[in-house]
Amino acid sequence: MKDSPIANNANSSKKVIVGMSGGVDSSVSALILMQQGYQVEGLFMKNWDEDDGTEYCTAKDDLADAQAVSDKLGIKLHTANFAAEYWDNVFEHFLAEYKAGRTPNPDILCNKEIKFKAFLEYAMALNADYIATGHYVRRGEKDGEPLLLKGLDGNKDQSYFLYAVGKDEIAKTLFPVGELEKPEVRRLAEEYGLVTHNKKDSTGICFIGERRFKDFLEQYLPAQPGDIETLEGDKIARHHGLMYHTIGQRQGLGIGGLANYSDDPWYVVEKDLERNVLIVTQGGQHDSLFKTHLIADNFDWVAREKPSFPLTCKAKCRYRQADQDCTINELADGRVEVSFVEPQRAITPGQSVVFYIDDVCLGGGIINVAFNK
Ligand SMILES: Nc1ncnc2c1ncn2[C@@H]1O[C@H](COP(=O)(O)OP(=O)(O)OP(=O)(O)O)[C@@H](O)[C@H]1O
Repeated sequence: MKDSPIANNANSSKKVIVGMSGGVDSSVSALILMQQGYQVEGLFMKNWDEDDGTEYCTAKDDLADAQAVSDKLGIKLHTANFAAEYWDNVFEHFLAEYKAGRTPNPDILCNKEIKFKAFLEYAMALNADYIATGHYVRRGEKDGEPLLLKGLDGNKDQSYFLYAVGKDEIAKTLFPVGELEKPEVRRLAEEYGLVTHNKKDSTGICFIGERRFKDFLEQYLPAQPGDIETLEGDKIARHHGLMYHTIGQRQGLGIGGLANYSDDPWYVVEKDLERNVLIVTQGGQHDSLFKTHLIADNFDWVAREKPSFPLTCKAKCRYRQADQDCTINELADGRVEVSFVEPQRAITPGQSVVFYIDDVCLGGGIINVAFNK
């Protein structure tokens, strides 16, 4: 085990504040920046105030881990609380989206509003030259403009979550682990004796953590039970609330063993908000789950100006999906229509569609509706 990182002096006049989550990726990010000679400090953010005293509350343990890593590396750890900003700019929107029957992705908004806004402003006020995070993405450059590139480790690439962060923020951020494969990150953490080396990757909504999601949501949005119908309109069961279900989802319908139907599993095809009805079908590859087109709005382009349309590129409709060939066209009302070469399974309103050309993440928008034509 090595004791301390060896610094060179090339970057020694530059101060970087690393977002330290108490996880292995941000721990190793701090280590690498020290090795690269930067003046490194850490910042642990607490963005969710409610301490419900349950097993879900892991922020204290995470802070302890971030502190242990900072002590080991000999860096100062700042702490900040952006709970008010998180509530106003991320969580309220998240609830509104659920209420409207969509399935939002709060981590995308959290990156835009908290990590690359509140945290960035905080760090700049501490006279930092850069911030750094443990995201698996890279920064590129074309014609003097910063680009957001996919992380080198194809299994870990997190550009999907960062598409709404603009080029000016990207220009002020370093992403040290984006250049590495995850196993190498864990190996480095172990080599330098960082306690986070074998900590499991975080899951759950950023800053709210790993709660039983249904119970959690129920605290904020009253459930509205309704019918579950087949595509043919037969009522076959009841649901507890449309918001607990996602297009393409298999489990949790509480149906099975129905007379007149086979034992094949049921999948959510559609949420009929007007009638508060969940529409389901049997078979995870049923035709009704596949759509060739979608319309999206609320666009964020990394370059902060929209590309010229029509644009032929690749897209992901969910994290971890392989890039899909598509063409983007602008509609008269400013929204865009995306046409896919291959039909896409379970396109989900509220989720983001994110566009790429090779490794470059162009930006993306929020899916309104999916259809065939
Ligand atoms: N509570 C926090 N305080 C400061 N920075 C944070 C915090 N949570 C996340 N971050 C920053 O955002 C990055 C990505 O967060 P994410 O939740 O996706 O973690 P991750 O990929 O599991 O990384 P890690 O292993 O560092 O937790 C982290 O690497 C870290 O730089």
